[in-house]
Amino acid sequence: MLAVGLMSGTSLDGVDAALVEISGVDESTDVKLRSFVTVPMPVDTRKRIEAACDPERSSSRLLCSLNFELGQLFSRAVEAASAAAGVADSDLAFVASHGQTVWHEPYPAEGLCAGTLQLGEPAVIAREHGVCVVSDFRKADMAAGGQGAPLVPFSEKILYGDAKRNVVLLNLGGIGNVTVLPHDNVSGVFAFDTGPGNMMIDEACKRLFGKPFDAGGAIARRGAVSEGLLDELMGNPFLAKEPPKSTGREVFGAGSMDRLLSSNSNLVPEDIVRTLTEFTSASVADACTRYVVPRVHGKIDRLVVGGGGAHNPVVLEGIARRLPQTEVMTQEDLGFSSDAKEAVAFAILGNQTLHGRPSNVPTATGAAGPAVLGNITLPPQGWTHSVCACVKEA
Ligand SMILES: Nc1ncnc2c1ncn2[C@@H]1O[C@H](COP(=O)(O)OP(=O)(O)OP(=O)(O)O)[C@@H](O)[C@H]1O
Ligand SMILES: CC(=O)N[C@H]1[C@@H]2OC[C@@H](O2)[C@@H](O)[C@@H]1O[C@H](C)C(=O)O
Repeated sequence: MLAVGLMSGTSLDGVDAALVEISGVDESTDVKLRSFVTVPMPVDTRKRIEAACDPERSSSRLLCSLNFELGQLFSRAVEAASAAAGVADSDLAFVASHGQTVWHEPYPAEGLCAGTLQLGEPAVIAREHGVCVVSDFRKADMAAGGQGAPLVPFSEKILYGDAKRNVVLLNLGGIGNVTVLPHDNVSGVFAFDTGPGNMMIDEACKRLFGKPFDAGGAIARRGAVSEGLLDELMGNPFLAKEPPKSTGREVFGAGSMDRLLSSNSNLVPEDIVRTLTEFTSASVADACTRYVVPRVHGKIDRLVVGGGGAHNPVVLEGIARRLPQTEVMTQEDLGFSSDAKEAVAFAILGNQTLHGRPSNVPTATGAAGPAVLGNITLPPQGWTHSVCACVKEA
């Protein structure tokens, strides 16, 4: 089957679309990347998402409108991935769309329920491309008492499990998250968020240099680490929480930067970016040493970095320096794509759902048990041949 996986992450830089050829299910899933595109996030849309994520500025009206606006943007991303692979809508079996997270609260404040909200109306994608859409993957896991995140581990277990090595997969998007694949126990996969990935670096670059991110770590290279600020950042209570745990913009977003910049006005801008870059490396290494090493009963043999942060060598060097026994490499070193990883993962999750099979990893999310993830939106013409084929197989 041909399918498109869509991911729009916490960085708000663009919508990733991976067109894949996929067959099989569960451990026998086979997936090949046919095309990968990132449709840039329009500046105004990004501003509306930021407003939607801010309790002071958000409104039901904004959320409602943004849901359909993002549905259209995701539709364009499907179009771009299909065009890049030379595939017609009629050849697509399904689209698996993560949506844009606007709020994710696994540890609710007093009087509130745990919940998660992703926008990007699947009915718009289903209508525009005449294709079945699987979306809203996180909720079934939360309904089972899980954190609704991370969900990528299922795909990682399938694609990267290694009987000889303890492998850790690190994704550096807005947030950093790891999946641990112990060599002797593939079912003992666990995963958790480590803290910020690029989120704080990006925010500092935007405010101090008017740039969306620190390309190649060039700004960090010119700066020096402020040990005082680094110590303070490493004192964040999230880092001391036992996994499973997940976090987001609510903890490491713009609010935290307001406080950080006002209390560190003595530092030059390059030093701030360098210290935040070091914070990403140090929080990843600390999470590995504190929570991973004891559970794999030995060293981490290999740490494979993916996500946009894999393009920042200063982050990678900081991790490698702190984990001298570990081979630190990128997805590209293994012949995969750092950028396409999450979009491909959602195509794999969508395939599971259409086969009626679960795809959360309860040891990663903390859910009470396996859950089939996502909602299915049928296209205007109803059941299509390829969706029927999956259901029949199931
Ligand atoms: N050449 C580069 N040099 C340094 N950093 C880069 C480069 N290219 C991308 N990045 C970083 O990667 C980020 C985008 O990463 P990615 O697309 O993996 O995030 P995301 O999917 O939005 O996030 P998440 O995984 O948290 O949902 C950019 O905002 C930037 O910080
Ligand atoms: C709620 C939400 O959107 N979480 C994202 C975010 O970005 C990274 C990290 O925080 C991870 O928990 C998750 O995404 C990936 C795709 C996941 O679920 O595995």
